[in-house]
This record gives sequence, structure tokens and C-alpha cells, in this order.
Amino acid sequence: MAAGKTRVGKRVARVLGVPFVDTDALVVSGHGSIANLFSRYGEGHFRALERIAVGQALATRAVVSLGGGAVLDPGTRADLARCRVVYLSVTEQAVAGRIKGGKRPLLAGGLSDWIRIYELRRPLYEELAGLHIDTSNRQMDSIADDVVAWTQRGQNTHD
Ligand SMILES: Nc1ncnc2c1ncn2[C@@H]1O[C@H](COP(=O)(O)OP(=O)(O)OP(=O)(O)O)[C@@H](O)[C@H]1O
Ligand SMILES: O=C(O)C1=C[C@@H](O)[C@@H](O)[C@H](O)C1
Ligand SMILES: [Mg+2]
Repeated sequence: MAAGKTRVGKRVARVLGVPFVDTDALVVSGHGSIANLFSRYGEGHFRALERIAVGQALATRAVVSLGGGAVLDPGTRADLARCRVVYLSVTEQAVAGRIKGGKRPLLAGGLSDWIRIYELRRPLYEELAGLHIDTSNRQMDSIADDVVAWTQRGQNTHD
């Protein structure tokens, strides 16, 4: 969460000249705010809606930004195995300022929640990604340029 998937994804799509789809935004446009979905119906309901949105998004030719927990779904992981996946990470030091005052339901406890959730998911991100970029001390445009260059090289690298 707050690694920059949405902001960087938008820039990558603009440079590549392809559509941009954010799966959180798809869920919100169909069902209302994420905070409301979590509080009224629970995380499981949100994940089911998210899975549908991810399936729709990945069926198009687009730059797709996922929600941070989308990889928890086995169907999504299977879909991603057929895609070019970029893993944007951020250190706990750098993320503190990014999540302050946010409305993410899973971060009600702040940075300690972020750290716990990230440690649980990190192996999934590492397994699925063809490119890893630490966004902690970098400008979004420069990160987007690296992603674009990687997609244009057409090869998988881990760094
Ligand atoms: N490289 C960066 N440097 C500084 N701030 C950044 C950087 N990337 C993103 N941010 C800031 O961090 C916040 C979260 O960014 P963004 O919404 O793109 O993250 P995300 O990975 O999509 O999060 P989520 O998992 O909640 O969807 C925003 O306020 C954004 O401006
Ligand atoms: O990491 C997560 O589990 C989440 C990240 C956000 O993008 C949203 O999808 C939602 O707040 C849950
Ligand atoms: Mg996002």
C-alpha cells in the first residue's frame, strides 16, 4: 500500500499511449467507497468485488494498477503469471509520510499495520514480478521511465 502503483501506473500508461485501469477505482465506480465496503460488508466482500474488477482489467490491453491486496486471490495470481508484472516497493521509513491521514481500512493502526501486512505479502510480490523498483527515494516520473524502458526491452529482470 502506498508504493505508488496508481500514480506511477498512470504515468506509464500516458507515456506508452495505452489505456490506464486502476482496479480500486473500478470497484469504487461500481460499488462506492472502499472504506464503506469494508465497514458495511467486510473484507471478504471487497475481495470478491476486487477479483471481478481485476479479471475485467487484465482482459484488456492496458496498464493496470492493482490494489495492494489483490495478489491474495489465487485466480488473480494465475492471471498475473501471464502478464508483465512490476512490483513497486517502498521502505517503512519512506511510507510513513505517504499513509498519514489516509482512509485505507486495513491501516487503521497506522505504520505497524502497514509493516505487518507487507511482510506477509512480500513473497507473493517477489514471486509474481518481472521487475522490482524501490520507489522510496525516487521521483514518480523517473520510476515511470524505468518501467516504460523495461516494457520496451521485452525482458524480465529482477533488481
Ligand atoms: N515516488 C514517490 N515519492 C513520493 N511520494 C509518492 C511516490 N509515489 C507515490 N507517492 C505518494 O504516495 C501516496 C500513495 O500513492 P499511490 O496512491 O499511487 O499508491 P498505491 O500503491 O496505488 O496505493 P494503494 O495500495 O492504496 O492503491 C500518494 O500520496 C502519492 O502522491
Ligand atoms: O493492500 C490492501 O489490502 C488494500 C489496498 C488498497 O489499494 C485497496 O485495495 C484496499 O484499501 C485494500
Ligand atoms: Mg492505488
